Amino acid sequence: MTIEEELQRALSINGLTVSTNPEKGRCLITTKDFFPGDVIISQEPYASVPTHSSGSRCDKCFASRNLKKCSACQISFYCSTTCQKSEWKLHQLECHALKKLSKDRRQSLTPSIRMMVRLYLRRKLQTEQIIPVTATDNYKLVEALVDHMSDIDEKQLVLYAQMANLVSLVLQWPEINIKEIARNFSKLACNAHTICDSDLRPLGTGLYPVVSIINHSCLPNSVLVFEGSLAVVRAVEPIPKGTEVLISYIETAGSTATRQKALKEQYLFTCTCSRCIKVGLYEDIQESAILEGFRCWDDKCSGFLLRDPNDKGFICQQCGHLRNKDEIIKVATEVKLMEDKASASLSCGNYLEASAMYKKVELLQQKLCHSYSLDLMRTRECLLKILMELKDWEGALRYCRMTIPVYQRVYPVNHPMLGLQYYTCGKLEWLLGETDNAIKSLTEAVNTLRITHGTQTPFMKDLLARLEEAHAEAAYKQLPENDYR
Ligand SMILES: C[S@@+](CC[C@H](N)C(=O)[O-])C[C@H]1O[C@@H](n2cnc3c(N)ncnc32)[C@H](O)[C@@H]1O
Repeated sequence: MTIEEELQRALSINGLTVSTNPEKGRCLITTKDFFPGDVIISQEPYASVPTHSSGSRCDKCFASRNLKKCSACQISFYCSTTCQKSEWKLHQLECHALKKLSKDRRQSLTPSIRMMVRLYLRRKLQTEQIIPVTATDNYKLVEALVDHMSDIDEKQLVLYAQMANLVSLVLQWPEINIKEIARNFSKLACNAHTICDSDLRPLGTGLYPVVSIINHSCLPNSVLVFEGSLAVVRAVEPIPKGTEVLISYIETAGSTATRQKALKEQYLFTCTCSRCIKVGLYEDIQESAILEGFRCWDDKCSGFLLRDPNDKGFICQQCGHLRNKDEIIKVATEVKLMEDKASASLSCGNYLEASAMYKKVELLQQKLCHSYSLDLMRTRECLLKILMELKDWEGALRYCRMTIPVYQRVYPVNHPMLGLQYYTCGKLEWLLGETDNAIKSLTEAVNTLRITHGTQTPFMKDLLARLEEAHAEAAYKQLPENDYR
């Protein structure tokens, strides 16, 4: 049996098959019905690496606590002997190569370089039969990934060639093919996934060659989440037999133009999903103007604005008022200046100063943007995080609540972002003693997150326990002897 036939056999057990489509290439298709919350497929990475940005993490599970540095290479970290042992066969080879590097070379070991080194070491271990090869875990699946080499520009090709040389210097294998490494970098760019924790904070990058068969939609029927380094794809809506499994590769809160730009830049295709085909239709123009455009000059009007054909400014499509171009530019410039200062304070860890500045940004944006604006929503998300750091629970809750109507508008039902925002809201309400509101928010969070995250992870068990606790407290408060009024 060929490796492709073996893959089809393994997938058929899960009710899946691979087919090809002239526009998209390979597609993952269901051969049975799936229901919201069902796991469609799960896979451990062929190669993975923690991010640099959020401090040191375990090379295996990405945990950031109880870390011990490998005493030989001084580069890898592990959180437990279990993680260290499970990575040992790979790390033994990696460690041998890393130890020999000069201090300068070590500085250039970005996560992408480490990831590629690990990919080649894993291939070596499988070729030499030191670790097993299975139908869903083999280098042939990496070879089958799209690389878009003919679509990328010269500058990018040069960068990949330089990175490939660095990988070769680390591995020191005389027979290594530099062109193949460069092609593999191109594969990583459009096939690797960012590994996130349950709160969707990035932890690392992983290459999951079977999950990578799944194509993109801006209105997907499935979601990709991670349990440690395990990638889990769950259905978020009923998926009948014979349907293509689709996930989103990008942040889907954005106008069609913004989403298409992101997809073209990183994944080199033009999306024609059910949201994107509406491009140019009035409905899509209106939604884009609401999410990324300006508000009406009249405070009481909730209309959206479109560019005036005479280029004097923007005209409200509800009341007909013209908002002057120069006035818009003036407020937008003030927003930008204040935002730059706020972000500088935040990166220095000066939360008090940052919160004062972002509050000014928020007020200015209210004058400039539509109430469903994504820029305004992002400022409020930022304020929410800053105020949580400052333990200003009331302020944090106020901004959290303001984001929910925008989340409801921009994310489809069963989107993890909406569930997580309800969870944050519920936790803050619980802290502030607003038990009934906490029950409502935590229930909303459970309804969404049980579908996207399953029910068995520690994260979900914690959420379910909090909801139970909130119910118990509400019942306790209702007892006559506990009536403090
Ligand atoms: C992770 S791969 C998905 C599997 C890919 N179709 C294959 O043949 O291996 C990502 C690439 O698939 C293609 N792709 C994914 N979603 C698409 C879509 N909605 N429309 C067109 N092409 C798509 C693009 O070429 C993109 O760079």
